[in-house]
Amino acid sequence: MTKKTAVIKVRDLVVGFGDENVLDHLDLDVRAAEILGVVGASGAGKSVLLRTIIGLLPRRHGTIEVLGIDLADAGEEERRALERRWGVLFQQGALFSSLTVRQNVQFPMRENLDISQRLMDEMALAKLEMVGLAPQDLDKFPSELSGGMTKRVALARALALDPEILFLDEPTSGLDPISAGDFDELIRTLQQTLEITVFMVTHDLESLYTACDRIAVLADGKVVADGPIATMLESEHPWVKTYFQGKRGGMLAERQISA
Ligand SMILES: Nc1ncnc2c1ncn2[C@@H]1O[C@H](COP(=O)(O)OP(=O)(O)OP(=O)(O)O)[C@@H](O)[C@H]1O
Repeated sequence: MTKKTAVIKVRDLVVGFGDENVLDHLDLDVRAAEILGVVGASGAGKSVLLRTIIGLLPRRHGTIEVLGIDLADAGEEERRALERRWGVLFQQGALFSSLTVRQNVQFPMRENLDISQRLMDEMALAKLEMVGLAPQDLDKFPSELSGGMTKRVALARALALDPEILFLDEPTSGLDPISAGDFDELIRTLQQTLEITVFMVTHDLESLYTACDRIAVLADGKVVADGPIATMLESEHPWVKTYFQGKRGGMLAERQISA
């Protein structure tokens, strides 16, 4: 797959609840092996977009193709096969509290693969190392982990089936700035080593600068700006201007220019 190929194609998407449409004829492409950051005001519909793309919310109109397949046209088997090709890290990280780290990471393997416990142990260890945790963490319970470790285990679980696409909903929320920065670097490294495509909903300006190749801004139910940081810094859209060219955004921009 070339870098330009769109692995996710959203066209004319309308999603709503009751009388309100949250997404209103939205178009978006996510290209192979890029990290796309999705931003927008609180309530703009970022999580709704993510959840609709992975088939958790119904749409009122439009098409969504992921890896060439529209879930709306897919049969049960095709749907399950497609779901195995992506990994998701939800905002709350939600590990199963009664399962150890090892069991959490192995959960998708157990559900989807018919392989021996020994192979699953090897795979769980490999995934854990990939996200920067140590072998001795395998037998810990979620209550024994820090916030950053919990996110990493959730990420290892999202990577359990070697997905082609990773969906991340606010992966650094709740982390201190240093842990958040480390997590951004980890995402960048994983994307480069695994050549995975990343769709990341975030509020974190720092993540947008350090981890993302491209940014899509959601407002009024649509993508109102789309491009690298440089495009955001030139945008005339009021929300984009305030967000990226406000005090904090301006400081980060200066730091990037002088780096
Ligand atoms: N299951 C649901 N039922 C009804 N309304 C919903 C549902 N899910 C989301 N919404 C509404 O859709 C809108 C967009 O929500 P969404 O969670 O996508 O926002 P967001 O951009 O991710 O915000 P935040 O940055 O605060 O997480 C909100 O008004 C929310 O109340």
